[in-house]
Formats: sequence, C-alpha cells, structure tokens
Amino acid sequence: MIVPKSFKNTYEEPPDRLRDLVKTALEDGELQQNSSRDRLLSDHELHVKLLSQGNLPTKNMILPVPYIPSRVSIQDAICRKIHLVDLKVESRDADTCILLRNITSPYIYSSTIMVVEDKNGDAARLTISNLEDTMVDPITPEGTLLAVKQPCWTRLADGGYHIRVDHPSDLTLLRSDDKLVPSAWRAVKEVDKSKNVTAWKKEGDMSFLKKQFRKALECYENGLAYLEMHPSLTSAIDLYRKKSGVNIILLRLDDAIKDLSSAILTHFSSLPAPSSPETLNPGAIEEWLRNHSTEDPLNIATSLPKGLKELAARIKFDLGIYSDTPTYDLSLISSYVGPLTLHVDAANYTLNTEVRQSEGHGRGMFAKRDFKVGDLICAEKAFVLPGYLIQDPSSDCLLYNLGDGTAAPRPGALLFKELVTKLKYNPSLRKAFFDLDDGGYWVENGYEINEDEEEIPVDVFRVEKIRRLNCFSLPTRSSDLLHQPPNSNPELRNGFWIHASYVNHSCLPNSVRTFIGDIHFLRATRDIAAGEEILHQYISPDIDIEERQEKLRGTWRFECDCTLCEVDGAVSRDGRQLRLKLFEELKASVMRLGEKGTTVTAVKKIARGYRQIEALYDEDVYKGLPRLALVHPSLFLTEAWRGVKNVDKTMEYARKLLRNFGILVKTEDGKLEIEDNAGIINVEGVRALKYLAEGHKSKGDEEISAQCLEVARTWYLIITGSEVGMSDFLKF
Ligand SMILES: C[S@@+](CC[C@H](N)C(=O)[O-])C[C@H]1O[C@@H](n2cnc3c(N)ncnc32)[C@H](O)[C@@H]1O
Repeated sequence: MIVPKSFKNTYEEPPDRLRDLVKTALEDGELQQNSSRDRLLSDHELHVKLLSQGNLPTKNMILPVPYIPSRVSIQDAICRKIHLVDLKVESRDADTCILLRNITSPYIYSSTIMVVEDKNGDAARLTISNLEDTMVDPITPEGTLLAVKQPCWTRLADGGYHIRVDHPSDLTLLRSDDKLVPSAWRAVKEVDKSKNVTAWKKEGDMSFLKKQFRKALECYENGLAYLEMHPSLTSAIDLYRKKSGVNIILLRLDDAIKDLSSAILTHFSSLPAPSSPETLNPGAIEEWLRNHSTEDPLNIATSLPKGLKELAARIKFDLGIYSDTPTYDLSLISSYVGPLTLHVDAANYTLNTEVRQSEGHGRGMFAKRDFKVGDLICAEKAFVLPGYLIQDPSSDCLLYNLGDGTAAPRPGALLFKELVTKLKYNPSLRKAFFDLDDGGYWVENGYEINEDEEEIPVDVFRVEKIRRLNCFSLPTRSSDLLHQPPNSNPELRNGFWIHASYVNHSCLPNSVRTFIGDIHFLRATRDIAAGEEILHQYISPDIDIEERQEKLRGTWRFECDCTLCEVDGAVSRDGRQLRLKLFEELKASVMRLGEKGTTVTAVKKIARGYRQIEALYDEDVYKGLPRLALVHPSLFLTEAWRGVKNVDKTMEYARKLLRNFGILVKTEDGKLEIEDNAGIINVEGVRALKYLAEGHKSKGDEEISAQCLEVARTWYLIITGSEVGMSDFLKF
C-alpha cells in the first residue's frame, strides 16, 4: 500500500489543539453525523500501515477534562443499551452502554485505536486510553466484542469524532457466549478440537517466548479445558503454574493467586492421601499467599515442588512481606540493582511506625519507639516502579492533563500507566491505594465515599491526582547521585510507595529517604522519641521562602510551617531581597572566577562577600537554624581553601558549611560535639566532616579526626541507604 504524501497522522492527538477544543466544547450535546464506514476503514488501514513502518513520535498520553466512572453494571437492567446513532457530542450518560465489535486490527501507540461496528452495522472510531497494550499482544484483537459504558462522541483535534474511553472500568471485554452479545455476533470461534493438552501447552509456550502473554494465557486455558475431558493431574499443575507466571508478568496478582492456588490444590490431590494439610482449600491457600509473612501455619510450602514454591515466594514478595527486624544485607541488595533490574527480594519493615492524624498536616507517620540518629525507621518495597532504560527513546512519552493544564514527563507518565494497569487488574490492592491523599478530588467531584463498596472503581483522574501528590522521584540507587558530575541533571525515575506516602514535609526534617532499586529506606537524621512525627523534605528548600512556599503550594497545596519557614518568613521583605541580591552577586563573582581560575586574592574577595551576607543573619534568631543563602558560598570557600591547601581555612569553612545547614560542630577538649543537631543532613555535610577529619589528622588530632569520620559514616549511610562506596568517598 502506498501512503499518500498528504497523509496526516490524526491518531496521535496534538495536546495544544485538544486544549483549544476543551475550551470550546461546552455548548455541545447535539447528535452528530459520523464519517462513513469506508472512510473510517481506509483511514485506519493507513494509520496501522504507517505505524508498522516505524518512525514513531514521542507518545502523547492525554487526560481530558475529568469525569467520574460509571458505577452501573452492564448486566443491570437499568443500564440502557444504546446504539451509535444515539450518541451525543460531549455528553455522557452514566446509565448507558453500547455493545461493539472491533472490525480492524488495532493501532496501538499513544492509545489503542480501532474501528468498531454496532448491531445496526454502523461504524465508528473507538479510542481506549491509559491501558498498557502492545501490537504483538493486543488486548482487543480484531473480532473482540466490547461493551462501553457512558459512551459519548468526543471531538477530535483534526475534525471528526470518536468514542473515547478513559476509565478502564467503563470498558468490558465480552465473551462471545455472554447473554448481552447480539445473536448475529454469536458465531462462536470454535476451539480447535484437534489439539491435545501437549499441543496447547506448546503453543502457549511459543506465544510466551514471543511476548504474546495474553495469547499464552488463552492457550493454557484451552489446555485446561481439554483436561476436563481427559484428566491429567501433572498437566493441570503445569498449566496452572504457567498461567500464574504469565499473570505475574502482566501485573495481575489477583489472577496469579487463583492459578497458583489451583496448582497447589491439584498438587496435593495428586499425592497419597494424608500428605495434604488438613484444612487446605482455595481460601486457606490465598490467605497464606496474602499473609505478608514468611509464616506458613498450614505448612504448605514444605511439600511443594520447586516451581510452585518459587512462584509462591514471588507473589508473596510482590504483595509485601513484613519483617519485625530492620536487618538488610545492603551491599548484596545494592549489587543486584542495575538500570534494568530494580526488583529486590527484600521484606518490608514498618512495624515501628504508625499512621495517624497529625496536627495540621492531615494524616502523618509517627514513631512507635525511640530512634537514634542513623537508625532505620522503615523500609518498604515499591507498589509500582516502572522499569525502563533511561536512554531508550522508544519509551519517551508525556502525559498531558487537559483538566488542569499540566504535563508530566516520561517518569510520571510511565508511572501513571502502570498504576492504572495494576489497579485495574487487582481489585484487592485498590483500597490501600485509594485511601491515600487525592487532594479532595473525589469528594469535590461529588463521588460519594462508600466504605463498604466492594469494588472501588479505577478513576484515572483520581489515580493521577494521587500519583502527583504521593509519588517519589528517585535514581536507580541513591548512592549513584554521589557519582554524578556537578551540575548534571540526570533523569530520575518516578515510583510509588504506599506507607511512605504518609510522611509529611518539613524543611527541617528528622529523616532522609533513600532508594536501592525498588526498596525505599527511611533513616533518622537525629534522635527521635517515640510518638514524634516523622518528617522528610519533599524538595530541598529554596533560599527564598516565597519561592519554596510557592513550590509546595503548587504541587501539594500547603505551606510549610516549620521553624525555619517561620523565622525566614518573619524577616522583612527588604531584608530578604537584600540577602538574595548579595547572594546573586556573589554567585556571579564565583562564576567569573571559574573561568579565570582561583587565586588566594580572589578567594579572599569571595570571603568578604560571604561575610556581608552573614551579617544579615541575626545569630540569636537563627541559632541552630540553617542559613540557606550562605550554603553555596561556604561550599565554594571550603573547596577553594582546600584547593590552595590552606588547612585552617578549609576547616573553618567546613565548620561554617555545617553551621549553615543548621549543624553546630564543636571540637573542644579533644572531643567532637554536634550541638543542636536539628539541621539538614546531606552529601555536602558528609564532605565537610571528611575535610574536618582530614584537617584534624594533619594537625595530629587523631581522636577528633576519627570521631569526625565516624559521624560521616553514619551520615553517609543515611543519605545513600548503604555503605557501598563509603570508604572511597571518605578517603583522603
Ligand atoms: C504525601 S501526602 C502526606 C500524607 C497526607 N498528610 C495524608 O493525610 O495522606 C502530601 C499531603 O500532605 C499534606 N502535607 C504534607 N506536609 C505538610 C505540611 N508540612 N503542612 C501541611 N500539610 C502538609 C499536604 O496536604 C500534602 O498535599
């Protein structure tokens, strides 16, 4: 087929044009003439052809103006069945549903697009958004029967209309024997009766190797159907095991549990009579797989073959195993993790923290016991952390939210899609996710919260709200950040941790979060008493209080009320602006120096500028608090004095650097003392301690030097999550 030169890809929607459409779409509600069937089909064919030729743009995932998912069941009598001729422009009725049949091979890129027909033979374009789908293993191959709830004609940016499905629960794939399916469509595709179980298994395995996971599931199911007529326990165990493994890959843990449970029951029924634990039934096995513990009260695992035991362990780790000891082999975990291997088989440790109402911050996380500086407060495996190669352009995508005009780059867009997929296929995991802060979205949109609701619907707009308010940005391993060249801006991943989502923000935190692959560690940066709220920094604080409050307001809709914000906020506007002006001037001088190279005279000039800013901080007011406008200048001066080998000045400015983070260091009577340790612990602080250790050693104060290094080691662990690379980092 020749693609005409004038061809325009109207399947990849330009967000700017859609944004304009959103603004003008309000007057709608009329019936609309659709394109002809022939035109739709030829247009579709061209798009599929173009896609198969490669040359793919960045994926634009688009969330339109929010609407609530339909809550009626398609099987309910109140759910009115309508046809394509009944659809109205930009107007949806939550009690309606349309039955459709896909008559094309789908186009799968930013979304899944196909041409469908209804019972009357009318045709239309259907776009399914927000679901993981692939051309090699499409969710809706040609011939698929679908029911779409609350359908409406949605305007396309380049003219024309389509039915657009955003909420996964508004779409149901129908089996051909479903009573809703019109009789004309019931010409059931006969299962190939000539195939025996071995043939189905083989075909399933081949599909699996070609990454056609859904096809593999279908083959294994056909194999199991064959076994109903020709029973074989060994084959049944094998097929259930394979299905369970495929479901894990597809993130369908609820289904994987059912399959594994069937495999285990079949296994026990194949053994001589008393081998099976007494009260074994599907419920008991499911309970064991979901008990979040290594405990096995019914002693199921012991007599399982290796394959089933491994699957059980995989599922248990994916659902989270909770341990009561904070013991982790950090070097080993760290050595497993790489750009494509984020998954770590490690247990969660959360029992010494609890979530409860905090004062003025909504819910928060609280200490249930005392923690010492450096202690692990909690550790948790990710709910979702998408794996992809950061340099790989084929995973480039953006998520446009037309409702609030925001756009999330690749890390957020991929996290959103994987969250929607995981929630869609695992109703059992929805409650914990949807309990999180959605910024009031659901209530504001009139959705009644029903605690007993059996199946919480997956509202994609709500998922996105929760993602934005609760996700973390992270490197593959926190220690990787220490090895980045200065001023480099590496792309960070976006991941989701449920327990950690309850930690509130403070610019003066008492904990620091780190990541090794998909495990999150939170450590105490100072001693914390039982009952205290655990706080970390959502973002490192800007020097300018207005800017930092603006950032917190913009993303999280609150203003920080920590002591630093209180004190910074009490400085007059003129005073703050003078600080900023001097800071900017000093920064420009440092930049100019960078071009010429550093001399002692030049460093002294910067030190004068430093003192000018320092004079603007009232030491009584800022006692024990960070002086953020002095952090970068003191950092520069510490390195500069070290560069010209002036030990005393290096130590003086290293101490000042720590002071500017709110950490007072005294080295009197041959002892290191860290006073008022309420400040901010980060890599610069660790480096400052290392320089102090180096300086004291060169002066023969071995003991203080060793004490500085000891504190530096604890801080290194706090900020990277492990000891990996510590001795190299602290070497001098
Ligand atoms: C990641 S959630 C933290 C848990 C949340 N408090 C809850 O009840 O689920 C982020 C939200 O918590 C609230 N929050 C966090 N830190 C806060 C603070 N320092 N002051 C006021 N609200 C805060 C804000 O509403 C923010 O959008």
